[in-house]
Amino acid sequence: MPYRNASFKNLIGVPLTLFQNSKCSEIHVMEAQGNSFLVQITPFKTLEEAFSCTREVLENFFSVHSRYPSDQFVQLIYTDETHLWHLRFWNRDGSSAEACGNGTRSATHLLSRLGYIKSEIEFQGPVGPLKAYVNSKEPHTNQASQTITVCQGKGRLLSIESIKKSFTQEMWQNVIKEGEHICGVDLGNLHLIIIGYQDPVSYIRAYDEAWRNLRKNSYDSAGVNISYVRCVDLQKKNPEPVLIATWERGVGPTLSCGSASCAAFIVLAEHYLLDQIPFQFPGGTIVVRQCSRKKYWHSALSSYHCSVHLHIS
Ligand SMILES: N[C@@H](CCC[C@H](N)C(=O)O)C(=O)O
Repeated sequence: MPYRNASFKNLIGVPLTLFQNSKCSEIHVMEAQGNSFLVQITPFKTLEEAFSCTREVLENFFSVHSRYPSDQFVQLIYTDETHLWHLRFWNRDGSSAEACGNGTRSATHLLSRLGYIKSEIEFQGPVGPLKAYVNSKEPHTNQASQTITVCQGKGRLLSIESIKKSFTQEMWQNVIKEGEHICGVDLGNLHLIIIGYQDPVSYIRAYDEAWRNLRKNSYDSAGVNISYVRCVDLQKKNPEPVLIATWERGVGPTLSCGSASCAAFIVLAEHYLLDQIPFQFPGGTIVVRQCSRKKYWHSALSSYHCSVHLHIS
């Protein structure tokens, strides 16, 4: 592994007989714009060994989750074989996610806090490389909070027809109302962006109710993350932050979503010449800008909460 000079100031030992077959001994609880993440760092010799993460391991994760409720489980895997950091994400319902912007920021912050990285990193994400860096020029180890920037990778606008296929007619009718602009975006994970004049939080709350009635409380969804963006005039000189709320695949209504903020930027950039946009989620602000052709960066704060020490027998 790369250099490490970590010392945990806030370490709290919670005895849990978990991950008996796993090499991990700690799970780190991180927070980003109201989203919470359980992050596990696991060193392995080979990639094959690393990706033999079984259902049993995930079930153990969900026992930690009952004590520290979280939106996603993030697995940070370092292998001697590749000398690279691999990132994998699981939603609260156990489904795996191809992208997770806030989780990537939390993972970057954790590695810098523990002294594994200096300021920049390129992860091997589920669908390709993910670049990230720590914004501050100050020393990074042991920092409880850090602003982190992540390149979410390439985004692609989808036709309504292709994203509509994911929904049944009944579900689609619950999503779309007259007079709203809708667009699909593929960022590794799928997003439906709705732009209209309603309050985004109320919209997502109503959508969630309708969805749960239709799907008997399941969050498996149509494989799509759904965000409602409040329409604003972005041509104004100093536009206000754009209000947004997201219903996350595998989670439900969420306090923020990094990949959704990039998806919303992509849709808005179709209509406006944009430099950057601050997106105001119920859990905090995420700033998005376009870095190069079809690649999007998002910046926001990540906070370390605590580490749960696991007993391995
Ligand atoms: N909160 C995440 C998105 C997580 C993945 C999503 N639920 C999915 O399954 O696609 C983010 O910050 O991007």
